[in-house]
Amino acid sequence: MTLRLGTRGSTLAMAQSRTVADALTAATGEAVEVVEIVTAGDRSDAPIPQLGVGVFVSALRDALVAKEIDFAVHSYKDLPSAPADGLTIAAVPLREDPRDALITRDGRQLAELGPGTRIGTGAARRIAQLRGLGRGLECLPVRGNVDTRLRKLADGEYDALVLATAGLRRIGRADEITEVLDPMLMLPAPAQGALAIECRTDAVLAGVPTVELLSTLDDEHTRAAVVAERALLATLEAGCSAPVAAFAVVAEAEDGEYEIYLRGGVFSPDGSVAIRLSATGTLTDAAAVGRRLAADLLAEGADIALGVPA
Ligand SMILES: NCc1[nH]cc(CCC(=O)O)c1CC(=O)O
Repeated sequence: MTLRLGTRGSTLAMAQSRTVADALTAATGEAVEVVEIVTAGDRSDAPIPQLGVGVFVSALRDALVAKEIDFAVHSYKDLPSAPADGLTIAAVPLREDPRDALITRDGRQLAELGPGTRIGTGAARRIAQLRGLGRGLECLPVRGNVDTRLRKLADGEYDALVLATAGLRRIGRADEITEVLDPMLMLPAPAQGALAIECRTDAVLAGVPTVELLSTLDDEHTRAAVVAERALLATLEAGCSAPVAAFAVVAEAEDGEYEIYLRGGVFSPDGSVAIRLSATGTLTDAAAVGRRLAADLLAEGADIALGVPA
């Protein structure tokens, strides 16, 4: 039997899908066929906020529901926080590096960049944190796949880019990174660096529930970290629409049990307000840790951050 894996066709999506396909074949012995699905996000050059959340996801979910594919591989951070009817995240594989990376044309590090440096990034979360440094950095919108962005940097359209380390590693271009940014300075997007493997909840392949087949790829610690980060995002989306960042690490505590350390941030678009807080909890409590930290952020004024004009 051949399992049909649905993915976007970008270099990054293809690279991560091939890795998943190989891992699944190694774990189950089943062949995997990679099926490219064109999403609205791939068809348009409009800014993402204009296209709306889920532009990279809806077409893949439609293909799942229509049974054109057996499972989909998504960049987890591109998934809307609302779950899809009849679909489930069957596996969250071991995460790549969740941190953001700076790439500059002349090799200067973040601390060396002066006023007027043109940084290509359209992400409100990155823009707010870069502005918040108070260095007069100029953020310019940039669209396109990771490889397209790197070409625009090389062409001189920008002096620097901020991109996810994970994406650069997956397409084999991590050697171009100037500086991996410390999460204390640049807090990443919830679920950055993680993949979501989604299927129909009730699907069965060769007599085995698809969820069970795919669960061989699940990494318990990555899933707990992502659950905490996404619970924070979902809770804040209800109460505030400022840019949100979250970063969780799972580590062994002194008593030998694993614990989640979650750090979250909410920023005003102009970077003048930044609220960052941390929380800790057990793995089974991952969602509650995220919700509790979101409530703490709201209590510290996360919704006020939104009221500050860009
Ligand atoms: N929004 C686009 C997107 N979705 C996932 C990644 C990177 C890889 C990942 O986080 O898994 C990127 C590009 C980027 O932010 O640099």
